[in-house]
Amino acid sequence: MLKTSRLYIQLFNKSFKVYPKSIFSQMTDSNLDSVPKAQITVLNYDTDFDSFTDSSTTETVITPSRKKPKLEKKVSPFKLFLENDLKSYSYNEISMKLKSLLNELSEHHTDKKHVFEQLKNILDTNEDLNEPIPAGKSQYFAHTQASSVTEPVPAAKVLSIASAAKITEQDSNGFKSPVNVRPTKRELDCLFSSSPVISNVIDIPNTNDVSSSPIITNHPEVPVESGNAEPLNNTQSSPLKQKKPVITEQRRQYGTLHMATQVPDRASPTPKPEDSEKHVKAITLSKEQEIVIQLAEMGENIFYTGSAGTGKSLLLRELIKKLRDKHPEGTVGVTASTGLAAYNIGGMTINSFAGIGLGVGTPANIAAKIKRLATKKELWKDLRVLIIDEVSMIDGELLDKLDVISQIVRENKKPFGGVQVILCGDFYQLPPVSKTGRMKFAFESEFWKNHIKTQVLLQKVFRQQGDKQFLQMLQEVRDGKVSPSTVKKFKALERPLSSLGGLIPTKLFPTRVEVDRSNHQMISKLEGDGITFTATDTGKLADTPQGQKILESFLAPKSITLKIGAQVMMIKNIDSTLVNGSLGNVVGFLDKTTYETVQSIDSDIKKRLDTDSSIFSRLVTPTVDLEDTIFDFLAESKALLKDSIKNEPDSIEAINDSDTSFFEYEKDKDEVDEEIRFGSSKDAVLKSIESKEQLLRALRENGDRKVLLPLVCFRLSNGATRTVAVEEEEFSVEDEHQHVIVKRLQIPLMLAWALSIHKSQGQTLKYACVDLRKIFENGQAYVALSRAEHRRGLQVLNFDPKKITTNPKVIEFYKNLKNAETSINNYGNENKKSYNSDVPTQIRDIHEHTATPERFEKFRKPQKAKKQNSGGMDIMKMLNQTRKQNSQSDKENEPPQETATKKVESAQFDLSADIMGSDDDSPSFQKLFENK
Ligand SMILES: Nc1ncnc2c1ncn2[C@@H]1O[C@H](COP(=O)(O)OP(=O)(O)OP(=O)(O)O)[C@@H](O)[C@H]1O
Repeated sequence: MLKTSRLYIQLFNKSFKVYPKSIFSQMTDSNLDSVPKAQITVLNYDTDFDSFTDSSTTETVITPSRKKPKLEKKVSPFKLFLENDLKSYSYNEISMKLKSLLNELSEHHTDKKHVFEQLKNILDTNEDLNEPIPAGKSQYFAHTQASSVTEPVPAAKVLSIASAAKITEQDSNGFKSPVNVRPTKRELDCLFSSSPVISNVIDIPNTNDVSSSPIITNHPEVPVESGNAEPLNNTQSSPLKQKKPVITEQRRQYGTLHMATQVPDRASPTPKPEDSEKHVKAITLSKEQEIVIQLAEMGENIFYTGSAGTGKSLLLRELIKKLRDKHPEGTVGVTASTGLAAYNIGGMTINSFAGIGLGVGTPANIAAKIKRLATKKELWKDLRVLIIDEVSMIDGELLDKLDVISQIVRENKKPFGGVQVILCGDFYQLPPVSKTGRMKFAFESEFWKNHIKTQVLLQKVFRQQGDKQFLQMLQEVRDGKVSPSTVKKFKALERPLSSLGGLIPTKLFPTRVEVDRSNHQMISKLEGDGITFTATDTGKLADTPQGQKILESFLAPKSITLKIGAQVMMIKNIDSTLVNGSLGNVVGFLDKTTYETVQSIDSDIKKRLDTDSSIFSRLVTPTVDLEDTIFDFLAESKALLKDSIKNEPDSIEAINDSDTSFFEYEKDKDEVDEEIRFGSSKDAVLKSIESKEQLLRALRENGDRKVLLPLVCFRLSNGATRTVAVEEEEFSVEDEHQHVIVKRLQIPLMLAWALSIHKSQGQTLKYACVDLRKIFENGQAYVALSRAEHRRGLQVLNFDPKKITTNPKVIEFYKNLKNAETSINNYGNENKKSYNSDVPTQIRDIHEHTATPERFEKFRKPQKAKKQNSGGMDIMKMLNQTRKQNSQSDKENEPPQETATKKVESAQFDLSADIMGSDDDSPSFQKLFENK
């Protein structure tokens, strides 16, 4: 009986082959004796009738050959192979995945579209989405791209079906202007594994008609295979010599797996560093998304919204890139209302970015505090654009407060102190948290009413594209009116989801108590006692009831017990990539000294350690075995060498032939003739090995096993991984005089198998269980349910239509929103009333006191290029007007920026002189004339 937790589909232009990983991995192994002969069901394509016939024929998929396995060439032109065992219990799933694949293929192979359609029809039979997903099967597949040749596609072309689904998603949108985007917002499905995640490395084949296919790499969604062969780093086992054959085998496997786009099953497998560089996904922005970018680039304040999954965050990431290219470094502030939402766009919470703490106190007090902090003051002064994502959770009062704070700190009385504000979010989702019960939506704020004139409603939903009926169901939840038939469909989703290959669904709960309970249940299921980290609390109020209350509200718990495999979330901004909201798995516990030693070794190794946590895992206590560690390090070293000299075939051969002596290197260094074996890479070899020796020696000497740190493999927002030992951090609250009133020292981690619905806002989940029993907030059910992409991966507990509510103010507000096209057509008119809207972006820079000569230089160039028109006088008029406005606003400002104003004046003069000789017909200037 084949044990299967993962399936692979190999796709040729004329056939699919689906088989479990256990077979697939052996296909590329040179020893095929042990390969089970797969029993396959064949669907024959009959060219004469242009149709498929089901055949009960069984065939052998693999033909062993001396060197490399070869897939048997079949005479029949089109075949679908479904492995018998799989067909018996996971047809639905296979068919869903294959259909995505087929959609993609249809796009690329239009001549064969009818064939793929036929295949889809076949797959359509028997599909019942409400059927429970049976236990023991996986939603994960791998497949190859279509090949235009009849030869089997090499293993290197395998990629995960999860990736394929994304390609399909993108292809089927059919929008223009592809842009390269780093992998999109974190998808939590694979993180919620009881075993550490493994990453897929994908190599898209260079087939002729799919050459423009987007490349997706490093999808760590693939679950770790359970029950695999001995792990590479079995630190409990045998002496060096005994291990040699195992390692050799594993190295071969490693090579194979690398080819086959997998990382071997190790304690904490992660992509190789060079692979993580390739994580690029091509996404095509939709027309409405592009319009938002255009509008934002015009320099006006803007709010854009849309249902869950309309790509607001994806668009925001693209917009951030554009704005950062356009503006000087450090002048585009990227923020969101919550830590996780901020993490999704690589930013910070608005509170921590702005330096306003909890935002308590008058704007004047907060501004005074900011002004005392040189870095924050500088940040505010330099700011040109402020982006706030998930704005539905920002209280209107806070937005107004920020407006005033910005004016005070920047000493500029214009709205928001002259900063362009870009707001994004969906008010049908969660509202601001209100402790007083007097919550005000951001759109009810004075700032919004007076200064947010461009408002765009995105209409195309991407997230649930694969399940249109679900999309319809969600729309009803959004509106707060769920029909009886939809209620029935939601009730049907109560069926359990199985644990897939060690994966468990992400659980979403309305309350923190439920989240904590669920997480504790999960950790208790992991083996071992775990290590408990207890916080140290200090501060003048720490022992008072008031202080205790504050401490209880901290995300950092008083005590947290972690075990290897635990799912954790970072709750503090550590640096630019490791931020509040980063998710990861504990892969071990490491003493501080060892960690520091590892950190101090040369950069090449360090880089590797950052991305390959398996190296760390060999050092972690309590099972650290130095001899084995040495051995594994050397094995690793060799892999490293192979990489470094892969362009020298002779050397590779030499290394391949050198197993024995290489592995004995540690023992008998002098006997090794690196010169002969490694040629020009000798230095690299020595350096690498010396570093390892150095490290091991240091470990022996300095290891302090008493103070352990959790070693966590985090998945970054760009899809790469980063492994760090997490040290304790300070969490504190200060009074208005900046005196610490309570302080907690604790590791900045919390368990994260279950998430609160509040924290899930902004996420996409492939595999989730939503419990709605305790929902208490408008939009809460909508947020939770709309995280899922498809009903197939969603379990819904306690669905009660009476609890699905929407705030009437939101409904009212949305009535007036316009789609992108209308918004851009209305652009000039809408913005006449708003701040600076009668002055084009570039001109506006002139009367900003932050304007620099470089900025003017940038500005002047395009004007010079356009010489042939009239309108110079109009420009002069406008400049005079601008000057007037400027001096008036300078008078209003406290205190006026005297020198800056002078600089601006002279720059204006240069500019006007320049324009006098030229005339301009650029759109922004035209608009200016129109608007006058
Ligand atoms: N132009 C596009 N082409 C293909 N896929 C897209 C596009 N825009 C967004 N997506 C995909 O749609 C999904 C949802 O996107 P995103 O999370 O940005 O939506 P959102 O509007 O921010 O959702 P929410 O309001 O729930 O946070 C993601 O998987 C994203 O990759």
